[in-house]
Amino acid sequence: MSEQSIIEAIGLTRTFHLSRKASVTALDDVSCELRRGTCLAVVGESGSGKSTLARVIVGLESADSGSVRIGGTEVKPTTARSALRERAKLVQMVFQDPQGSLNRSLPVSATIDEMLRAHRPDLDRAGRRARVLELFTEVGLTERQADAKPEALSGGQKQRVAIARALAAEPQIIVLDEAVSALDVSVQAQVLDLLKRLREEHGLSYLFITHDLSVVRDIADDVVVMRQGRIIERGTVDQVLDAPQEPYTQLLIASAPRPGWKPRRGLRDALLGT
Ligand SMILES: Nc1ncnc2c1ncn2[C@@H]1O[C@H](COP(=O)(O)OP(=O)(O)OP(=O)(O)O)[C@@H](O)[C@H]1O
Repeated sequence: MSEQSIIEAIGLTRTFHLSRKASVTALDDVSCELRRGTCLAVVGESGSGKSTLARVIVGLESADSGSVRIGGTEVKPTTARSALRERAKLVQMVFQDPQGSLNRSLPVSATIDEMLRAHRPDLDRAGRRARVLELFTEVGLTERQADAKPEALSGGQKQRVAIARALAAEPQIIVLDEAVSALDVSVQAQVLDLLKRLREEHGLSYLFITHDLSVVRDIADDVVVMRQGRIIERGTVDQVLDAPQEPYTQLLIASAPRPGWKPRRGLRDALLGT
């Protein structure tokens, strides 16, 4: 593992057996590296294996073969509390739908407080409250919003709460799985700006799962392109988006919505097999 990589995945393979005869290989010999302090985007069509890669990397899913090293240590799926807590200090995940970590009947600050109870046993109740408010300020939310129920916040505000929750564990890496995909473009831009600022301030590294190439251009340094469980192209964002080598990547770029964009259905269907 090179000194500057914080995540190294080597030869990951994962097949799901759907029935006695049917199976799907979500990961087929996938290797990739996240350089410390950078953002690696994982792009590809729906079903190409992006989320499975993220889940295997954070240890939520097991691989059939291959290995993952985070910060130089090999990680394996576990249900042991202490190991999960250690892992959570290294790597946190933010999902597309922030609702999952919010309790409808409690103020949104409760989710952060819960995280602090797990990761900051040094803080008493008043200390946790102060830290909660600090984290809310960091993600651009107010004390009033901290004390609001989830239903009172917009999608973008809830995603900011999810980011604050991830930060509460003081991780080195955040894995973002389609974390801005459900947001309107202008809100998306604000959340991306927040993520860029937090990365600077905390020296974070991001693994950024997305199908949106404009988001890749905005936030990522490196990118891997997945198709049918394999990485078919990789490089810096400029290399891959400005001079794609693979027809599939060229097609993804040609199919990406932009002003005046018209879908090239025939070619797209032929290449993507849809
Ligand atoms: N738990 C599971 N059981 C069975 N099949 C699964 C499971 N998880 C993923 N798969 C299959 O593995 C393949 C890859 O799925 P994955 O969710 O990793 O793709 P993805 O690129 O993240 O797609 P999307 O962008 O739609 O989320 C798909 O064919 C999916 O149906």
